[in-house]
Amino acid sequence: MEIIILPTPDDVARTAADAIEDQVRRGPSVLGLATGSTPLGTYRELIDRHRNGGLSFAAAQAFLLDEYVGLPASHPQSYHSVIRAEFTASVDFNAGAVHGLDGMARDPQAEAAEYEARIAAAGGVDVQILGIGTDGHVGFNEPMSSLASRTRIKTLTRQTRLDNARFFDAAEDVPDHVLTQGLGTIRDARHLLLLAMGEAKAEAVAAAVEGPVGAFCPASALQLHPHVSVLLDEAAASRLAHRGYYQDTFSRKPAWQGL
Ligand SMILES: N[C@@H]1[C@@H](O)[C@H](O)[C@@H](COP(=O)(O)O)O[C@@H]1O
Repeated sequence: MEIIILPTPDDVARTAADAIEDQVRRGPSVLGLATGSTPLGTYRELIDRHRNGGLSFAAAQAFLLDEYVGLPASHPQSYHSVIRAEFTASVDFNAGAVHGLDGMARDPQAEAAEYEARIAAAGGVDVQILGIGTDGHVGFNEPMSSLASRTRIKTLTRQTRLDNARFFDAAEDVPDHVLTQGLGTIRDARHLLLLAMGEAKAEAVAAAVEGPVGAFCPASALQLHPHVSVLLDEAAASRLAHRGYYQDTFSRKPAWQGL
């Protein structure tokens, strides 16, 4: 894991955008996109580079991490709609190049299996953007998710439903169930970018990065991956015990930019 501590959330967004741009400019790429507030700055930065810097997504495909069960793709809070509104409609992905799980699928397990097959047929994910929940979830893999899990239906915890209530009219409107890529699925991506900003994420970040690997902190499963970049602002890094070590070791130049 490379732990990169940056002064501000904008620096996190720009550094994540650098990693995505680097990948996309190399040729046809498969991106893993997350929803939630955390990657919004990165998406804004990529939109800006598309409009003003010639960055094109025409040869790229994208796969979303997760989706609420029971929300049609047209619902404004479905992750299909959110990613379209926040990112993909503002750049030049080809029609059909952005894939998401169908929250209305009559057979969610079949939908999950088909999604895994679609990711595999695309050649796997090159760079996966991830946020982290306050309880250490990634995607919607809540505490005690199997570290080997594949895409499947999950029940949200009360804490996650409360955390996400801000996007809905009322807390009761947050769906109970979701479809999510599993921790095993996420770990198949070739480069993981875990982003966290703000004090509210500091405890989860410390558990994920410095705690033991265990199902109670799903993000700790990322320690088993060969190429993870953890991009943090100062506040999200504030509970790390070994900040000096990370700052000496990883400086301000991420390894993907070469030595
Ligand atoms: N399913 C999403 C995750 O993909 C996201 O990373 C996390 C953090 O959300 P936020 O970035 O809004 O803090 O929770 C949500 O529930």
